[in-house]
Amino acid sequence: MTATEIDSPPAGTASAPALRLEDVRVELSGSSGRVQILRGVSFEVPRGQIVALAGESGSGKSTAMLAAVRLLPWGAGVSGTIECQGEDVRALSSRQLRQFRARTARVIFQDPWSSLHPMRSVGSQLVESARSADGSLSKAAARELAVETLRRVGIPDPKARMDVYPHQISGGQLQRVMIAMALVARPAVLLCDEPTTALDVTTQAQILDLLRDLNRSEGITVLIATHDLDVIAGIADRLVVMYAGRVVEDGPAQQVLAAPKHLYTWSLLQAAPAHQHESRLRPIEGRPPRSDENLPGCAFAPRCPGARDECTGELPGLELVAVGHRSACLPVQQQKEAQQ
Ligand SMILES: Nc1ncnc2c1ncn2[C@@H]1O[C@H](COP(=O)(O)OP(=O)(O)OP(=O)(O)O)[C@@H](O)[C@H]1O
Repeated sequence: MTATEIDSPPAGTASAPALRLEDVRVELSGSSGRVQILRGVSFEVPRGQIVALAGESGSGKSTAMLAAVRLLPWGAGVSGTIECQGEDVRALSSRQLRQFRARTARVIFQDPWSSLHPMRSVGSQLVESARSADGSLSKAAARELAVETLRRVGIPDPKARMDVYPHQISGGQLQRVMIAMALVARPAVLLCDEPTTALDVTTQAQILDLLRDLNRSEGITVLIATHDLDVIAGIADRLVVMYAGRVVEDGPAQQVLAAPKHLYTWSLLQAAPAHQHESRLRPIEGRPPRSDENLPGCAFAPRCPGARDECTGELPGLELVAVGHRSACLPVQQQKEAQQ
């Protein structure tokens, strides 16, 4: 079975995934002209789950996330299907798109300054975020919701914190405020782009716990992009691994981490401190291909410890290798066929 043959409930039904990308291709203008950044990306984020989008820097995680909410730079060429909570995202009018971004899908970026205004108090920004999602909220009700949300994300003395300016609080607290900015809108889906990369290990763990908690208690669907597999090991339900603008493996997180079915995922795990079983980390040698390099076969083949001749000539499709687990690795697929 290939990616395109996976049966999904129709968009708009309650059981349709929170987010679905099907054969999404993105082209951007680079210094050497137009380059293909996403090369046919397909994956789903089931409702109420936490899905991690993993891969080295440059694999296309942020681009996939930005495409999902139509935040790509002007002039980007996009094709394929993008559905969120049953809505065809690519077909939304400007007005519908504003509403969609205000209340359905909220993005949390790594850099707090991309979402917070430095010259406005935390409280006024939270109130605005709440009211942009729900126009019927009075200022007083929005303020109450903002205080409650700050409390919810673990900000001490939230009433007093409403009046501070972003530069007056620490990095960890700022990240919590960013999450609060998204949460006051009561979104169905949270898209988090490397939300903890800039934080120390303890704060990182607290923020991830918070995301897990919000997911469990309020049923919020979470898509979290990270280059660090250790970060998501404890919280993700599913793991989607990207390399060079494509999904190379996709499956239940614990299953993928325990028994990866792509040699790229395996290599990433060898380089991840908490997952390698030997005393020495083995970083992946070489570098990912540039966006303007067009390799005919598997893009990981030049760096792959198990590559065969055919890996460089033939692009493997995503095939089911176990229940709910897909991989695009020829050696793994051939081994499976040999066992059948
Ligand atoms: N505006 C742009 N114009 C041209 N190329 C871009 C642009 N934005 C990103 N790219 C390129 O697209 C590729 C994918 O970038 P993207 O940021 O999506 O990857 P990523 O996996 O999120 O990496 P990171 O973890 O470093 O953010 C990279 O090679 C990057 O250089």
